[in-house]
Amino acid sequence: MFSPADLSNRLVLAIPKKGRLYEKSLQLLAGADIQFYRKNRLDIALSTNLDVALVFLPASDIPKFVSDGTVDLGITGQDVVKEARADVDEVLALGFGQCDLCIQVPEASGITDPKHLVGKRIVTSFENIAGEYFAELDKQQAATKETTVSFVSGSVEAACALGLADAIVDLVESGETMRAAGLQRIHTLVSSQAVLIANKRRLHPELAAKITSRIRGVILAGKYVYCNYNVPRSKIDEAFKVTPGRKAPTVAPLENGDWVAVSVMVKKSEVAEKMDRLEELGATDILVFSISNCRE
Ligand SMILES: Nc1ncnc2c1ncn2[C@@H]1O[C@H](COP(=O)(O)OP(=O)(O)OP(=O)(O)O)[C@@H](O)[C@H]1O
Ligand SMILES: O=P(O)(O)OC[C@H]1O[C@H](OP(=O)(O)OP(=O)(O)O)[C@H](O)[C@@H]1O
Ligand SMILES: [Mg+2]
Repeated sequence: MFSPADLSNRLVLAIPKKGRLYEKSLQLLAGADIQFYRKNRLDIALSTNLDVALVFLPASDIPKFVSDGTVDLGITGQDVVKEARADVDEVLALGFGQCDLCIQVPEASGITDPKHLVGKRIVTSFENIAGEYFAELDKQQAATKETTVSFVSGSVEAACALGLADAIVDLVESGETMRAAGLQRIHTLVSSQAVLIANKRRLHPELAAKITSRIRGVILAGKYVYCNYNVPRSKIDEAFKVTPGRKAPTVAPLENGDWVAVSVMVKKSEVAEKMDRLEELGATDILVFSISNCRE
């Protein structure tokens, strides 16, 4: 059991307790060396190496707790930050949990434009975002009958089949859930990814900055690999065009005169193509290493 006194001098960091963001959030904590011991069934854990308390919460509750200061920092989705209308700082986009909040209709409905939904029934977990959008559409279309937006907390895709809705507003990533339910998207309301959010009146500014910087390093490291190769000195300019690096490549002379060794960061997504081009140029001993952490 913890009491507020146990947390009073610690920065409180909220992590999604389950769902799509959970595993990646734990990986970020590990990469940032925020160590903790979490007792079975407990949603609060104290870090064993930093003055941080971790609190495991539903992703959709995190924006509210960060905005009211119960929690100092949190990892959650931009979609739920917007839905909660939370007044928080979005400190860092985290590059996972990408999904779109979309209006979806039954494939057989023939509906292709949100305007066709004016006066009809919408079901969603995102009442505020959907409500605002359809209220505006009703106004634009001078609707005689208001579009209704009703809340369900999950399994939103079942609402049309159950006869509860003419359309839904829900998240789409691969589209598998949508297609399985015989739905198609006709409009995207929000594009989202996971973000690190912070309370605006930060109580632990230095520690918050340190954690942010560590997490930024982990994310950056995940996007890049470290590449080493040998190339004839005469080909350096061409090689630099292929691998310009984040600032500039590091070059060291080889003992045998006309060759140099180049070390450089390369985007993971581009590395195979860059290796092909370096090989064509006459580079040899092209080695690629993963980066476990880095700072800009
Ligand atoms: N299919 C998805 N792909 C990527 N990110 C997603 C997906 N679904 C949801 N998210 C992101 O994860 C956040 C949390 O949603 P998620 O559904 O994982 O939580 P939950 O509903 O609390 O958990 P569960 O669905 O296990 O009950 C969403 O606000 C969104 O930002
Ligand atoms: O486009 P896809 O890759 O199929 O992903 C989209 C689905 O993922 C989320 O559901 P989740 O699995 O979290 O279940 P839930 O509906 O119970 O929240 C979201 O609510 C969609 O239903
Ligand atoms: Mg879910």
